[in-house]
Amino acid sequence: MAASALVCNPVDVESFTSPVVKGGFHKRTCSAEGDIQIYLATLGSSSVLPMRVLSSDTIASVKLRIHMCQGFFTNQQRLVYGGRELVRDDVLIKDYGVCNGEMVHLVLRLLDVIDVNVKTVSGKEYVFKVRRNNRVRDLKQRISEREGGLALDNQQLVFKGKRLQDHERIAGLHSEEDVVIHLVVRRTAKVRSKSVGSDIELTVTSSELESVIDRFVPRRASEAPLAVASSSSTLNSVEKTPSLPPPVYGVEGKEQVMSGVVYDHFVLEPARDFVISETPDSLVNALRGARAGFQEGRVPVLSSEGSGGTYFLKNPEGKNVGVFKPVDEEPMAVNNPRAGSLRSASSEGLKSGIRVGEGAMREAAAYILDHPATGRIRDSTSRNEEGFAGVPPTIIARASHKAFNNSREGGTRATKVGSLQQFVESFSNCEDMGPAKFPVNEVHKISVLDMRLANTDRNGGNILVCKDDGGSFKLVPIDHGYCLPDKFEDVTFEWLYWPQARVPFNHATLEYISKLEADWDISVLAAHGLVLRPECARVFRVATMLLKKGAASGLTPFEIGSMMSREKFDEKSAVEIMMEEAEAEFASSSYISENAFMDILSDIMDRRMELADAKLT
Ligand SMILES: Nc1ncnc2c1ncn2[C@@H]1O[C@H](COP(=O)(O)OP(=O)(O)OP(=O)(O)O)[C@@H](O)[C@H]1O
Repeated sequence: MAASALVCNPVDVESFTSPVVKGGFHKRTCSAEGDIQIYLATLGSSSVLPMRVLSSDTIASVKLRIHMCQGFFTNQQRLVYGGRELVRDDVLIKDYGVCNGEMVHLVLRLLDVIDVNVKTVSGKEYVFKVRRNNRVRDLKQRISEREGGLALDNQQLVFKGKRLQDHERIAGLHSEEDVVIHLVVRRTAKVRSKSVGSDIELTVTSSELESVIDRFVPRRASEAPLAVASSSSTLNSVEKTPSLPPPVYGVEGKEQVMSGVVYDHFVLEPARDFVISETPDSLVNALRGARAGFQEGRVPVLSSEGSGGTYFLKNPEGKNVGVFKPVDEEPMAVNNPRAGSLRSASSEGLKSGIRVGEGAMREAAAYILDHPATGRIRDSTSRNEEGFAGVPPTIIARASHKAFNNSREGGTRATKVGSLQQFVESFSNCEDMGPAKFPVNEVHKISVLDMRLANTDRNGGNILVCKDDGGSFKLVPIDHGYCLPDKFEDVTFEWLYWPQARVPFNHATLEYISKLEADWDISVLAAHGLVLRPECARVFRVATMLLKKGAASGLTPFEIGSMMSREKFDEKSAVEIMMEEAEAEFASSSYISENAFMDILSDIMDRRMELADAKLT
């Protein structure tokens, strides 16, 4: 496409009379051929950009144009029209009903990248773009590339007078201002030992060790005994060594006077319906840590990524332990903290089939439904067992803190309800890595979860990448606020086109799938106070049925997932067609129960599976 087709002149929002955006874009058709003039409103900015696109442009090519014009990478962009996200990149913008003169909102998923300035003693300065969850060692690697292969062990990085350890995360530097790190190059040090009486004295000879850390290290540290030359002990002694207050759990925090400091009022506790005896110890400890962090004045930090209010809760040492997502700060909800955020014209949120404010309960539901590999429901004795897909432990919690967004209440601090999830240390996510190295089972476990829950938001950014004890990649699924929808329309799976999805399930996975029972799961959710709307319960039953029948027929995750997800925006998926058929048959029958509907659908699905089988053989 020609870049010249693009016009990007910011115009003042006041002088621009925007046509009213009407909902229900999928019902509208646009006959426009050739150019379409749209207006792009970026959340968080007061300007509106007129932009000319072609009727033959797909959502992907529109995003590319925005990238060329605005510099935002395509995977950072979410386009919203008529209150709904334009989820399918391969669909033409005109097929979404976007016509001349319409307003399209651009929601940016800000990548978690910050600028880090590195200054060397000799006066050189570098600026590196670094992801917040990168470690100091990663930064050293980047420096090494710029500094002609300078060995990592010869680099000493110092921030605000403190030596940084290799395992520390860049995110931990928490600087309001620019992050400026000083690089000290340590030439190869020689270690010599000498017998002194019955002891051995070690000495380190370093030709150069000069820098801002001199105040912790004797100037010209050469020939200094190791106990002195190793400045880390000195540094530790000036660092804050907080002691954990005795655990307070499930009790409302009052104004506290600790060490003479008055701390603000806060609340952090599990919501009433949650059974603490069934909550894994790791999450109970995270909750305790976060409470202690609140007491020590650690402020929840709003994630720089994502479109909703996602807060990282910290323990007294400043380490992330929990992730809190308040219901009233979800995308399109009243207190969404992202500047200029959208409001929903209907009750629906960014994805079809999910209402605004339903995200938190879905986050908790995904954890509850992620039964351990045994297939058993977690109880007080098995509460510490990890789920088959490894959804991080999640509960519904109540919390109040001045750091949360209460602008709708004029700043009055409200006690919010939201999901509280255990924070997971990771080194990347699937958006930043190709899938080639992911073990098949890791991909399959996520495919099983997504298909059961008819997930409408499985993009690569919502799968964290960690390493297990043996060093293999481990995938951790997060962000389940858009699962369990009331229709299949927006179901999409990032993993569908990964090679692992075309490998048949192994025996253990087949056994796990065979034990799944949607009705039982629905009652387990209800026992936790999470009651699905009847339409959502139906979609969940249908999704579980399709997964079970597909797996039993030997279909791969790709084959089953393809039946659940639309290939083209305006063409219904196989499961939607089967549901329509069943609904028609049900309506003309004398049956009234949901079970009867499911029986009708089961027969239709069996016929479909037989057809698929016949095609395969
Ligand atoms: N349990 C967790 N452990 C570690 N990091 C997490 C966890 N949950 C969320 N995050 C981080 O917080 C960021 C924002 O979270 P999340 O994607 O769930 O928010 P969101 O507003 O729902 O996002 P989106 O706009 O993608 O739907 C994620 O990109 C991830 O880096």
